[in-house]
Amino acid sequence: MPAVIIPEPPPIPKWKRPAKTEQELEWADIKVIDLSKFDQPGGRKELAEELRDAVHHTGFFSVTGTGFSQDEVDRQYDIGQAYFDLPLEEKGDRRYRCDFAQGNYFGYRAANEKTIMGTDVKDNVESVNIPKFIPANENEPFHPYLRQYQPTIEDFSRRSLELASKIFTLFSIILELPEDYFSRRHLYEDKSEDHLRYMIYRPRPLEADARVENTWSRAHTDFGSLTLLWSQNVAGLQLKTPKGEWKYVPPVDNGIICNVGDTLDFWSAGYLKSTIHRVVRPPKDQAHIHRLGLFYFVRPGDTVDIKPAPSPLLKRLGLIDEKSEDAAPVSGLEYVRERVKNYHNHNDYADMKGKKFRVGNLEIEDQAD
Ligand SMILES: O=C(O)CCC(=O)C(=O)O
Ligand SMILES: [Fe+2]
Repeated sequence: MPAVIIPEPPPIPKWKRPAKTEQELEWADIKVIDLSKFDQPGGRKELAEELRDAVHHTGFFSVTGTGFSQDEVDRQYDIGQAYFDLPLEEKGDRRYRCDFAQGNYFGYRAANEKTIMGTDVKDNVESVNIPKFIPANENEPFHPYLRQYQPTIEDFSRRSLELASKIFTLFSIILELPEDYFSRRHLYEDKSEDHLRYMIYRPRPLEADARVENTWSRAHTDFGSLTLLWSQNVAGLQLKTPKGEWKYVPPVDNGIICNVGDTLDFWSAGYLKSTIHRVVRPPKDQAHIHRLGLFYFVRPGDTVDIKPAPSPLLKRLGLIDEKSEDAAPVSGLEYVRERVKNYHNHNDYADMKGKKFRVGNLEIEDQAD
């Protein structure tokens, strides 16, 4: 039998990590958790205790000791950058775009197609969302350019959820639930709207930014369960503190910034906090940079019910009662698709301050600042 020859993917330029800002900014206090302790005796319990305050109060924290080397992470940036450097006709091929009318976020989202905040200033974000590598996703958009690098991307995608799974274990311990309570609702082999994402913000002229209050991504909470955001040096991401102040999320070398999304907030009756955040024009010394980001968005499994978990802690705190368990559940897929439609299926990313909407019995306030 002739040997199967797998072609080498085309070589691509090395992406260069931008330097940190020298500007004095108001940084948020971000807890750093060393996940290399996870498998040591007593390690999980210790980590869960270290994490408790951070997830309860700010919903943002960072992890190190993740098992991803800097080279592996940078390789993902190389691939993302190379893809975004393709001509729009190629990267934006209709067959591989997000279908927002269906609330389907897999595939490519182009910049400059929507105006923002009721002005004629255009949205400056491009992204590509890569579905999990499971048979059920075979027909979901995955651009052939990216497919050339599938072994590297697939490995990264699988390991991202393995990492998230450790964090879910810590959340389960915090809530006194069986350790696998959340991880089994987020299995790689089960269909869900999870995606690995490359995302790039293109700088806009100062005057254009001024007309939209320097907004690059409007204030929001994340739709899914957990977001992994590989730490990056271009300042711009801000979270809203419990006191209502906007603070910059600081870079954490070799770390991943994690934030709790709305589904975990629902499951924990608000104990695990899904925090409002936004992205603004970077400081002067970084304002010219095309800000490339790398993420893994964990969504609930399609068939998983979203309703408060039977946590002894939440019961003691009076956050749930017997009735909570009888609540009519909303499924993961129904919920996520509705969120994506509500957010993206418009010609304008309007100012959504104070607007609420419902999916089943879940009340969502997309922008609450
Ligand atoms: O670009 C960032 O740093 C954060 C983006 C973000 O919040 C999101 O895409 O949900
Ligand atoms: Fe977000």
